[in-house]
Amino acid sequence: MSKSHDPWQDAMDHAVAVARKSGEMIREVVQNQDQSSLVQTKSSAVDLVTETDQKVERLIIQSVKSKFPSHRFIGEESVSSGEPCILTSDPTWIIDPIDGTTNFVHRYPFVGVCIGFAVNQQVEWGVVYSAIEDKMFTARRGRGAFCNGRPLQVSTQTDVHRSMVATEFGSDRDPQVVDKIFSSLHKVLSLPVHGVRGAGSAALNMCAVARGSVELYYETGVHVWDIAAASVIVTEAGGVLRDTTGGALDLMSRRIVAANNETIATRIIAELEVYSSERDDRAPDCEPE
Ligand SMILES: O=P(O)(O)O[C@H]1[C@H](O)[C@@H](O)[C@H](O)[C@@H](O)[C@@H]1O
Ligand SMILES: [Mg+2]
Repeated sequence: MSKSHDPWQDAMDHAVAVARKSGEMIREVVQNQDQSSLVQTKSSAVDLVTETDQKVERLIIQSVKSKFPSHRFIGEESVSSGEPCILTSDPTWIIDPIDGTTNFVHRYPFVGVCIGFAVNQQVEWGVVYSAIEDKMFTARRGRGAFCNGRPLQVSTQTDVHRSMVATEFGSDRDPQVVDKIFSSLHKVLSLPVHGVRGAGSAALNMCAVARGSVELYYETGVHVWDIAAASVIVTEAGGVLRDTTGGALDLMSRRIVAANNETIATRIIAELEVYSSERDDRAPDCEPE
């Protein structure tokens, strides 16, 4: 069969297939109730990683390397093992094998297999597979956003007092960071808004914005692999992306606001404490002099 004239579509089709296969692996582990084995920690005692995260990421990367040998990767567990986290202009797969690892360990049913694809440092398409719900969220830049093939559209709500907001408590337990998280949460809740929710997965919170059930999601401390795939799902569903400072989203900054429109985004951003975590693309720690 001749190669399609649209190589990025071939890559996206492969991503959907391998995300679905990864989801089957995740469901099997959850159903066998052995996902709590081999739980390790990373940046903090509550930043978890399991053998399944690592197996899923290896499955995805090895399958891509065989079909697209010249492409690059940014994978959560590869970076955690020392791979660089640098987005060049080359075609790059940005992978979070299990977004919501803590949910996975606790059998809380919101885990997303996230595969984003960037060319010239712009996300071309994104796939987020909510494995336990069996919901495949997809979007291709300029061609719309879908869930299991049905078009997605953000909420039309412009009144912040009638909005639902999502955020997360993250995995940083530094008392000063916890204070900033609760300061923002206090201001947002007191607007008031209808409610605050958190799926336990940045990507699934963003998909909730895309499908119109949440008006805005914000968080500081996320990583590029948490948000890259879902970023194009939000914008192709008609949503907007911002930094918590109000500026343009910077995928490596570890700060994000995903909203249904500029009105809601501006109103909530005015309430947020702006603080920073180390950038994802920071230079590796220099050896001591
Ligand atoms: O589950 P992972 O891939 O580690 O990502 C989550 C992160 O661990 C949490 O700290 C964040 O609050 C979530 O938004 C991420 O989805
Ligand atoms: Mg993640």
